[in-house]
Amino acid sequence: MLLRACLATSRRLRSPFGLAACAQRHRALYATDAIDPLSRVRNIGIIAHIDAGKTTTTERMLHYAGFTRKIGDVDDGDTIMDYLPAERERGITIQSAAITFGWRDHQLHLIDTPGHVDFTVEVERAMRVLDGAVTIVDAVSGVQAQTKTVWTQASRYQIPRIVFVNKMDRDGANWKKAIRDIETKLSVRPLVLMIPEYAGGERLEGRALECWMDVVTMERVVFDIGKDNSGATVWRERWDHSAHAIDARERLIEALSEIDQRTLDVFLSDEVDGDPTKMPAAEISAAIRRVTLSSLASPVLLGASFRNIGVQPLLDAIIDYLPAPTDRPSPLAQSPGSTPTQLSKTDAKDRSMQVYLDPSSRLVAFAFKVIVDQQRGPMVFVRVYSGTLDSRMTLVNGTQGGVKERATKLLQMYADLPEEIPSIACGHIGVVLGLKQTKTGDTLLHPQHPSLSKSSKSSSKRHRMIGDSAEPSAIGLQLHGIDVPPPVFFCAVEADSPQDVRPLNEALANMTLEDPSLHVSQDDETGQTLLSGMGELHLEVVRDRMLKDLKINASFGQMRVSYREMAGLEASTEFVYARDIANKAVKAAMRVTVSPIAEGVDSGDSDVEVELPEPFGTDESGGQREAVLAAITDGIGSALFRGTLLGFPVTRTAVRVSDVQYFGEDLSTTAAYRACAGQAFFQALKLSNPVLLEPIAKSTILCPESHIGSVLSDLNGVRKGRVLSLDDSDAENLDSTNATKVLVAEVPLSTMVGYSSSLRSLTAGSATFTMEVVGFGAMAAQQQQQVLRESLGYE
Ligand SMILES: Nc1nc2c(ncn2[C@@H]2O[C@H](COP(=O)(O)OP(=O)(O)OP(=O)(O)O)[C@@H](O)[C@H]2O)c(=O)[nH]1
Repeated sequence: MLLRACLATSRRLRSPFGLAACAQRHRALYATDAIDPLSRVRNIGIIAHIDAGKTTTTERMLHYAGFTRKIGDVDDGDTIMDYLPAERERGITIQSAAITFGWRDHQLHLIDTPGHVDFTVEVERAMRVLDGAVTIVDAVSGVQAQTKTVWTQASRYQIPRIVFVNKMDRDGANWKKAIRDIETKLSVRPLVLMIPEYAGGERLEGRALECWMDVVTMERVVFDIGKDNSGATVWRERWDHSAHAIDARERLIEALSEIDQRTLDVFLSDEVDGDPTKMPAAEISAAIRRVTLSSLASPVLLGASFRNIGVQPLLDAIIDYLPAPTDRPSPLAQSPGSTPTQLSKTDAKDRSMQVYLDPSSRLVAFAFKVIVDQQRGPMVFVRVYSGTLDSRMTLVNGTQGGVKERATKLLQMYADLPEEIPSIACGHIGVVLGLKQTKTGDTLLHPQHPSLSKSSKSSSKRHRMIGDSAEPSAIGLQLHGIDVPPPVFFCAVEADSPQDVRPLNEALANMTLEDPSLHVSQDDETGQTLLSGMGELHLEVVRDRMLKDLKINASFGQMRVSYREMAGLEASTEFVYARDIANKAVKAAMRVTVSPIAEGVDSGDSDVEVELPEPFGTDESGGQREAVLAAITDGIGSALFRGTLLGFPVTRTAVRVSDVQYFGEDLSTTAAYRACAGQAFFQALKLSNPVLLEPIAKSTILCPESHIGSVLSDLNGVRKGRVLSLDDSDAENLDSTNATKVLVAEVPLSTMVGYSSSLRSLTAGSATFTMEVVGFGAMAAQQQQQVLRESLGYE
């Protein structure tokens, strides 16, 4: 507790243990049942815009926790967390890395996430299993585009957050402006817990950088950043109540009182009598924890990680204010077939479908990441939600149709360094070896989990018809999966010789298992293998990994944007399907009508409405009729992946199925209805005069005023962009003769291929940009013809 620190008048804290001692200390601490072990666990993520300082801050945390003897440096390429060669080469985080370490008798599982929008799925899967997060904001740039995106992602999972305003040593740093930004752009109440000692408090250097005021404990905090110390020593001393520090305490109490009645009551009590210096630190600290856990406010700390300033108080705040697993609501469960976003009323009543966050109940674990290691095979990262996962335990993968898997070994990961452990306890994160079929987003259950006995009965009833789907259907309790945005860039990949085909296919299979945002498909007409992903950088990193790290001999085609297709007009077709399947005559018939859904930029792949007929025929074999409807939905669902123009997924299209004919149990199989629905849909779509939709990106460009003219004319001209806003950057600018402008524009993504090098040459390397796909929009007829001609190889 911060309060403990407050009791000592003057004290010296020194990081006490080395790497081996640190691991030993963990084991000793968690082997004992003397304290509630769950309350001493923090599952935390670090999230922010690219280059805000996530990895730099994490490396300091590891050093101060005694985990590393030397601080890893992003710029020297020797960090613990960015261990992939591509990460060290580029100086950016590409995949989220997990590490476990101790701080103040607590165990932290920390995930450092990438800041680039192309790797957004890494942030998404980390959010899915985290209990709290630290958001890093650059003190010069304030809240940037990707900070807002990851903040919104965290809000979706209702994750309590602390904000760390980093880079206070840089020219133009302005923490007061950063705090205004947090309030206005992130729409959260900031609770400022530490301020620079001197009243100005903007850019800090020398002694000013070392001395801070802890607003909660009323202590002066001094970081020893002498050459040999790396900031590992922190002094805390009683402060001499300066006016601006008292003012900051009053503002903190005021902010808390507005949301927390107890704070107001104590502040107005006889003992405190409205005097901020008399308010007990314990009361303030407890109130901060309450409002942070309810996500009504976020504590804000300041520092400069690179200069070894402010990281220990951040670690303290993680322990003091972010939730333990037991402080979080039970994760959402879904029964097979229900929508993933909500727990249906029946499920809520059904005790077998609840997750208890209880070490003594049956195991429920969630697989949030898979890494294929050449020696160890698939390494499945899991978070255990209830029960305990023991090594050599048999697990049921409910998402993959109840397939049984055996855990051969369990590991605790220290970035890329594993340590074998006997079990993963409730509330913890760890790695399971030996699982062959588990994928990202799967739920793993104890073989006797109560939800399994129930759903196996109902699933056997559903599987009565001949030729039913070979796809595994989910059984038992299912935790909410991971949302993966649709791919927007693709390129062809080809093995250099027949001997290279197998290694290429194996590498592709492993990489798609690891990365759910990477897709491999086959172009039916050319036979080419197509690789699609989230952006140019994403595919470039995949290509480099294949060629440089895995030494695959393959050639990669040009990067191109991935389009969508939609119905042009209303069109209808009646389709009869009659074939022999496995020496048995089968038959199905139906009418399928397609029509376009309103214009505008939509958000992706989900905009398809399918209207099915009411169950038909007599009630006698109602179960079979239901299965027919399920097969039709399945058939149309699969057909939606490939449009009729260029084979891109279909969106913004309404599909109506009617006049379904039933030919009796002997002829009517689900396989026939599935195939009939798919082919009828394909024919109707072809008749509808379909149109292509192209991905539209929102780009934010930060550019000095002297170059804005050329950037604007390039955007409006060859890139066919539409400027949404052009403002002065509100980041502090030292050069008033050349202020920084912020240009936001909507641009067809296809025109932005290779934009980073064009922008570099337009602005002599002085501008930066971020880009995010916001949806898909219609193209002019002439442009569509051009794309079709190019894609079909006529030009
Ligand atoms: N001046 C200054 N530079 C810093 C500070 N913290 C980080 N940096 C620098 O900022 C750059 C980016 O730091 P990273 O830690 O890689 O940032 P990141 O947020 O992890 O970046 P991505 O993971 O690629 O999104 C590096 O050159 C760091 O040395 C700081 O406190 N002050």
